[in-house]
Amino acid sequence: MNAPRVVIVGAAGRMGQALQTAAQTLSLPVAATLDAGDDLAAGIAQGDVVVDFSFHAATAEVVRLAVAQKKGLVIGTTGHSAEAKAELTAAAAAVPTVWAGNYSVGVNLLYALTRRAASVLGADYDAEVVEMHHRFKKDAPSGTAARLLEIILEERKLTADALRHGREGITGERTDSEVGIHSLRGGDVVGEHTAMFAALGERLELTHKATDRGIFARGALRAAQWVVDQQPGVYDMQHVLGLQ
Ligand SMILES: NC(=O)C1=CN([C@@H]2O[C@H](COP(=O)(O)OP(=O)(O)OC[C@H]3O[C@@H](n4cnc5c(N)ncnc54)[C@H](OP(=O)(O)O)[C@@H]3O)[C@@H](O)[C@H]2O)C=CC1
Ligand SMILES: O=C(O)C1=N[C@H](C(=O)O)C[C@H](O)C1
Repeated sequence: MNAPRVVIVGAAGRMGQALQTAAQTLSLPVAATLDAGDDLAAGIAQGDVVVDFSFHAATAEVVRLAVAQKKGLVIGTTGHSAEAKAELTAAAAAVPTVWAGNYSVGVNLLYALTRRAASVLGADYDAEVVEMHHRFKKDAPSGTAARLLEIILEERKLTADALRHGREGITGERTDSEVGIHSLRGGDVVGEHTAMFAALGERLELTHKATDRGIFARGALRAAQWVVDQQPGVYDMQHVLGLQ
């Protein structure tokens, strides 16, 4: 296929702007730029693949329209509940879809390193995740942190009941069947994530720092170019990068 025509939803936002710049750099045609109040159906009809970086509450309608019009989908929004994410994933599977909480190559390697660390280090090493983002971010914990936590829980054979979202008051001593998550917000931080494994005598920290949203935008557009050649189903960035 020639370069796919991209429809950007959330185009006026921070990521929407970064996507438009990246599309220009990559010579990818942008067929429509859409925001709240625009005619999404008409805009989506103009393109081959829809790239959604709008707002978690908007994604259901974007998925509905992409499926109705048989368009490829790249979903970047975060902040969905587990139930909403399951419903959206089932619906999006009708068309070729990539859905990732983070489109940077570095974070996708961080996922693999975190899985390995959680597996090798075992329950003697207390696992905590710390993330920091700009003051404008609307959801917490970040989608990236949520994925890091899923990986640690999977490797430790724990359920979501093990998660401790911050700590306050007389919490008692830490047990080895809990995993902490701490969300910092401030200034213009693009996105920072640390998976920490602390034992008696040593601590391993795996940290990723994004300094430019272009890294997410270029990854999402790479996913857009990849997804238009795939069978219907929901993929993640590991598939796009050939890591799975
Ligand atoms: N997966 C990844 O790699 C990354 C994911 N993200 C995620 O992307 C999303 C956007 O982030 P960011 O760009 O910083 O946010 P912004 O708030 O800067 O941008 C969101 C844009 O979406 C628009 N919007 C809101 N509701 C709708 C709607 N119903 N239909 C169409 N457009 C709508 C907003 O318009 P208005 O302002 O008028 O409401 C705004 O222009 C977040 O969920 C964020 O977590 C961010 C970075 C990387
Ligand atoms: O909202 C953001 O800015 C970001 N959101 C994503 C997330 O929630 O993980 C990815 C990145 O860290 C920036």
